Amino acid sequence: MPSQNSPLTLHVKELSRNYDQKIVVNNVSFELRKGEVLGFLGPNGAGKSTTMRMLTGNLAPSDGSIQICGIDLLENPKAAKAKIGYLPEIPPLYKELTVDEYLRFVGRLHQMTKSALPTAIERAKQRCGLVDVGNRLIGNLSKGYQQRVGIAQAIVHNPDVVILDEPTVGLDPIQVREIRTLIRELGGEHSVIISTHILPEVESVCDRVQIMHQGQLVFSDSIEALKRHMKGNSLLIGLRNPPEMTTLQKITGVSSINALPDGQFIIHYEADSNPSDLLIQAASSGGWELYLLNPAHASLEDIFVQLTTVDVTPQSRDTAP
Ligand SMILES: Nc1ncnc2c1ncn2[C@@H]1O[C@H](COP(=O)(O)OP(=O)(O)OP(=O)(O)O)[C@@H](O)[C@H]1O
Repeated sequence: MPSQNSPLTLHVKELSRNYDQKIVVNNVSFELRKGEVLGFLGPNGAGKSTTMRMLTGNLAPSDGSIQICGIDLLENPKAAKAKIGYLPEIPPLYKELTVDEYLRFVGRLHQMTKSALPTAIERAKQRCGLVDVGNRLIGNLSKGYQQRVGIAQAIVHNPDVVILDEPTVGLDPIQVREIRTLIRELGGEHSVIISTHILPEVESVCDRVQIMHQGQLVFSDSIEALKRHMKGNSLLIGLRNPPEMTTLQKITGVSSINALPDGQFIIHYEADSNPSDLLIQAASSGGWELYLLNPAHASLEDIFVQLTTVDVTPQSRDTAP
């Protein structure tokens, strides 16, 4: 797990995207540090692919800014894009080329010099377990190996940030395990964002998770924080008239808080210091109008469903894909 002192590789600030009148990504801000693997979750149509396409410079934002290793993607797209590797949902493979030919082609697209290419290709193949199939036609490889080629093309130019959109979809369980191990290894050197629907994948691969719903980020925290939810050292509370987060944080026993829509909060607490009684007292004396207080004994799936079934928009709108 990278520390807070690891360099920042991605800084996304107040990013939004509209299609006609419809806001599909709404004021999203987050950061990524070197070595970190970030899982990007959300139901269909939440806005994950749209966000990823903006991060990779394939779609212009309606608002907001994106900095890759301190370079502004909108002001200096060429330099910023050189620091990103992208595996889209449908890998852009040329099946009639061999693995080596294809990686050479992709390297040239990334403006790599002829002299730098052989070492870079060898390195990408080594990292992705492709050393023995360099001369094979991509079309003749198994789906798992084709996915490795997809990842190799995303890292051949040694980018700082690697973005993988649903990298294990359609693979068999053994291939899934291999690709997850590979992603974990990539995280040591690069920063990685993976978009996925598969909740156990997030647990096994990611350091941090972000959940998107109706274009907004509704959860952003470490896997440890997620696991705390699952262990149950957490309370779900609802307040009609909530105070500042700092006031909640001062209550004895509270270790951290996630704010949810509708005045709801997940309150994490240290083992053996359940702050329920203190919360009830504080809510009563502070006029916070407590309407919900439940232990959060949730599975990852429960948490996901809880966060992505509330309407987070001021007025309901069509989010059908
Ligand atoms: N080119 C477009 N024109 C209009 N609406 C679009 C366009 N592309 C995406 N959308 C809409 O934007 C919303 C977000 O889509 P997006 O593909 O980003 O979601 P997602 O979270 O990646 O979903 P999935 O998991 O199904 O890939 C959806 O409601 C979709 O219909």
